[in-house]
Amino acid sequence: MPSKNYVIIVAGGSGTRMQSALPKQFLPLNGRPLMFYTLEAFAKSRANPYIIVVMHPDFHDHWRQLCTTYRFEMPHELVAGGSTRFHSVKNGFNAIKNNDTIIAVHDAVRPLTAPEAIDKAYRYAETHGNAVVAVKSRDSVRRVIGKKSSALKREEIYLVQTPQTFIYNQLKTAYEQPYTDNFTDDASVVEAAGYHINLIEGNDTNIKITFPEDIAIAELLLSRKPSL
Ligand SMILES: Nc1ccn([C@@H]2O[C@H](COP(=O)(O)OP(=O)(O)OP(=O)(O)O)[C@@H](O)[C@H]2O)c(=O)n1
Ligand SMILES: C[C@](O)(CO)[C@H](O)COP(=O)(O)O
Repeated sequence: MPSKNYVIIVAGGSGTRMQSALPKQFLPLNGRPLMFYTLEAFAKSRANPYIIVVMHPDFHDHWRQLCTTYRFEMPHELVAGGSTRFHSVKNGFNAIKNNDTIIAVHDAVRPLTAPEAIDKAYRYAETHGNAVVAVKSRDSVRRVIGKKSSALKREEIYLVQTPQTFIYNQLKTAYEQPYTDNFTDDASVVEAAGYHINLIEGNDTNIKITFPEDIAIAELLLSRKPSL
């Protein structure tokens, strides 16, 4: 695949819900820092993108030290994180100087993404402008407004993951918009800029490490690889 593929791996969060002293992206999974698995998934993909890692400057030295200690030599560019995920993605995007590119945005804390899913996202975005990985809800879904809850049609509900992959111009236009609290992911930013969002089927095992119990779940899933 062409070297016009990029990935912005956002690792600028503080992990408040994890309640650990060290932000969750640096915590070990089966003895190795969680983020190593995330970068490796992209390096193993046929898309083989140029990797940009976005991280708060206070942690750059810590990250470099981890790479040295574990002899982690995967090439990547380190960029300063921002105050929200939106601002971190924007900083990562501003590091890209080539506009003939396809750019995946991915949470550093999704270490279990299958390389095949990554390739599918780049391929689909190249022909359709964007591709956002999502999974069907496995449970019945209800909407709660005030004290009233009502059933939603489950087949209309998708849970959105990353990677979220876009051609350069879509991300550029989208991230020129002023920030609002409604921007929870890249799809919401790109949609607000007027683009149609394409969902592609993902995998339930592509979990985001958010709460303490997610570490044990991810370790179990990792031990079952490559059957993910
Ligand atoms: N200012 C920020 C905030 C979040 N992120 C990244 O965006 C992803 C979103 O996952 P999330 O679970 O929301 O991460 P945190 O913001 O760290 O977690 P929390 O909301 O619990 O504080 C993570 O990889 C996180 O590092 C980022 O790059 N810059
Ligand atoms: C981008 C994301 O991972 C898609 O599921 C998610 O929106 C991040 O949300 P969070 O509230 O920052 O965990």
